[in-house]
Amino acid sequence: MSSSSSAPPPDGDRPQYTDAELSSALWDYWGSSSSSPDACCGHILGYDDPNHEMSMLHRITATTILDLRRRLGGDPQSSARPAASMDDLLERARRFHDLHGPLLNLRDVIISESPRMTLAAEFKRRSPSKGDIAPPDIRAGDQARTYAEAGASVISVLTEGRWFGGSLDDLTEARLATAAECDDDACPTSSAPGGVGGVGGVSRRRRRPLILRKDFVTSTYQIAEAVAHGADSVLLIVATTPSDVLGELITYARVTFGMEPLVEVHAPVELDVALTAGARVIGVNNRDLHTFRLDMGRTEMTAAALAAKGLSYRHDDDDGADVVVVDDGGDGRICLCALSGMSTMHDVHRYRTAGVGMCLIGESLMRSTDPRSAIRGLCLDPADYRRRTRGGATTSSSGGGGVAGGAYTGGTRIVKVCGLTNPADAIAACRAGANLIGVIFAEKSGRRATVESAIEIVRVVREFGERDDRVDLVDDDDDDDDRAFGGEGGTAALSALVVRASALERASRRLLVVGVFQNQPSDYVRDVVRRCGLDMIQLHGSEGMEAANWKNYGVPAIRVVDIELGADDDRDRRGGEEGVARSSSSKIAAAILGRLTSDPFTILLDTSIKGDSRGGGGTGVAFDWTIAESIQNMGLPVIVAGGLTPDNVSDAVMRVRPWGVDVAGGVEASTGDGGRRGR
Ligand SMILES: O=P(O)(O)OC[C@@H](O)[C@@H](O)c1c[nH]c2ccccc12
Repeated sequence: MSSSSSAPPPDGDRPQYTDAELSSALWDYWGSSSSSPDACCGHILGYDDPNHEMSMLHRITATTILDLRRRLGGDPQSSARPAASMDDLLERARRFHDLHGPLLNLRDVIISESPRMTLAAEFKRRSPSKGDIAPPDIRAGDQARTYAEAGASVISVLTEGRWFGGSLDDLTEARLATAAECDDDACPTSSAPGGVGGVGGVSRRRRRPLILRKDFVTSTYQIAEAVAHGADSVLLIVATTPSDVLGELITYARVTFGMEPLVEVHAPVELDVALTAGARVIGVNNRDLHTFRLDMGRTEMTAAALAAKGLSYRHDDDDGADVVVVDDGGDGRICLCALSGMSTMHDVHRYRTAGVGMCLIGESLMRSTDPRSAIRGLCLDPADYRRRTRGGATTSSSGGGGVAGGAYTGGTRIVKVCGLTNPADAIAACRAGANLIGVIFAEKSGRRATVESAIEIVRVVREFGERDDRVDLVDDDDDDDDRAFGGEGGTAALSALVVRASALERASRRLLVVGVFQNQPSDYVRDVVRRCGLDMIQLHGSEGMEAANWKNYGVPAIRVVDIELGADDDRDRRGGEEGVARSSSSKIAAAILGRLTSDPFTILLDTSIKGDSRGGGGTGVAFDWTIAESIQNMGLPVIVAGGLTPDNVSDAVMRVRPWGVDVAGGVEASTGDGGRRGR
C-alpha cells in the first residue's frame, strides 16, 4: 500500500504525523522490548514487501501510539478529551462492574456454544480498504442489539477512529444496549448453548453477548480503557506486538480483569509467537493487514498447524449427534477463530469442518439490509446447516430457495446496476451494495461502454470483490450433460434455474461484471468476454433461449425475457381490475415458464414496447410487476428490470419481493438516445 493512498480521511483537529515520526514511534515501541523483530518472525517489516515500506498496519499502529502519547501528555493544542489516568480508569472499570456485572470470558463463551459456531458480529463503520461501509447515522447500540437478538454471542466493536470511524462511545453503547438477556429464537436446543435456565426447552433466553474491543492495542492502558468502557475482551495483534509485550498484555488482562483476549495471527510463524505468549483464544485473520490481501485458506493452514501440535479444542458435534462438548477442564487447548472475509453458511461450515469455534463477520453484516436474517442464514447450528443442505442441492442462504417446487420467498438478493461506463461509477455502485455490475455493449445503447473502459471496470470490481480471476459459475452443482440443457421446457429447466440462482447468489458476494449484448455475432461476444474478463453476459435481443447456453460464449448468460407493453395490457393494469390483471399476469407467467429451457443461467424480465423496432430494453418504463410475482410464485426467482431507478426501486422490492432488481446506473443524464435509458 503506497503512503499516498493510505492517509486517513481528514478529521477535525487530529494531528497528522510525518512518515518519519510514525516510523520512529514504531521503532521506539519495538526498542522498548527485548525481543528483536526478527526473533518475533519479522512481521514488523511486512510480508511480501521486499522494500519494507511502511504498511497500512504499521501506519495505523504508529498513529495510535502517537495519539495516545499526546493524550496522556495532555496536548494543550488539542481539543480532544484529555486521557484519564490509569488509576481513574481502574476506578471507572470497577464502578462499571458494580453497576453492570462482571466480564464474560471469551474462551468460556466459545466453548459453551459448541457445537454451535460462535458468531462474533462486528460493528464497523468504515475500513481503510473499503471506505464507508455503513450509513453515517447508524447507531452501535441498535446494530449490536439486532446482532444479539439474531444469535450473535460476541459483538466486536471497532473503536479505532481515524480509519475505521469508531469510538469508545460505540463500545459503551453496544455494551449497554445488550446488557439484558434476550429472547432468542435462534437458540437451537433446550441445552441452549449460552442460554440461561433453558431446561426442557421451556425458556429460550440467552445471556448477554460478550463485547470485544477491536483496536490497535499496544499498552495495558488501552486494556484498562476498554474495560472501563464496557468491553469483556480485547484484540491483540501478533503482527504488531513484540512477543514479550504480547505476553505481558495477556497476563495483565487475565490477572487484572479475568479477561481472555483474542490474539490475532496471520502466518503460521505467528502462531508460535501467540502460543509462547500464552494465548488461549487465537483468531486467524484471513486478511493480511499489511497488504489487505484476503486468503481464506489461512484459517485452515493455522488449524492444521495447531492440530499437529495436539492443541486444538474440539468444537465438533460428533458426526451429527447434537452433543455438547463439555469443557476440557482447562487442559490448555486452544479455541481457534476465523476472522475476515466470510458471508455465507458455506463459509461458516467450511471453518466448522476445520475445527474453528468462532467466526468473526463484519462487512457483510454491516452491509446487509436485513442483518437478522443474514445471521439466521449462516446456520451457526450444524443441524441447521444439514437441514438446509439436505439432499445434496444447497439452497439459498436466505433459506427461501430450494429446488423447484414452492414459491420463491427469499427476498431480494441480487442487485444489478447497469450501464456503467467508467471505474469510478462502478466502484460507487459496488459501495452502494450492487452485486452485479452491468456494462453495455449493445449497439443501440446510449450507455455503450468501450472495451478499454470495461477492462478497467472489471479490474476495480475484482479488486473490490477481492479476487484475481473470473468467477467460475458453472461448477459442480451444474450438470454438464447436454441432455439436461437440451431445450426441454418444464420442471427440469425450472430445477436447473433454481439451483443456479443459489449459485449466483453465492458467487455474487464477490461482485460480478455482466456484459450486455443484443443480436451481436457470437464471435464478437466471445472476443469481448475474453478481452474484458467478463464473468457473465446478458442477451437482450432475439438470440433465442438456446443461444444462452454457456458453451456458446464460455460464460453463463442471463436471458432477457421481454414483457411487451401493449395498449391492452396497459389498460388492464391501469383499470384497477385486480382480478383481471392478476389472471392475465399468471397466464403470461405460465407462458414464459413454458418457453424456458435450461440453457440460460438466469432469467431477467424487462419491458419492451409494442411496435418498437429497436427491440426490448432501455425503455425506462415498468412492466406489470405482478407477472414477476406470479413467476416467483411458481418457483422461479427472477431479476426485474425496466423503469427501475434508485428512487422507485424500493417500491418494487416491497411490492413484488423480486429475487433480483436491475437498476439503471451511472449519471442519469441525457443519453443522446431520445431519452431512452442506457440498456
Ligand atoms: O469485514 P470482514 O471481512 O468480515 O472482517 C472483519 C474483521 O475480521 C476485520 O475487521 C479485522 C480483523 N482483524 C482486524 C484488526 C483490526 C481491524 C479490523 C480487523
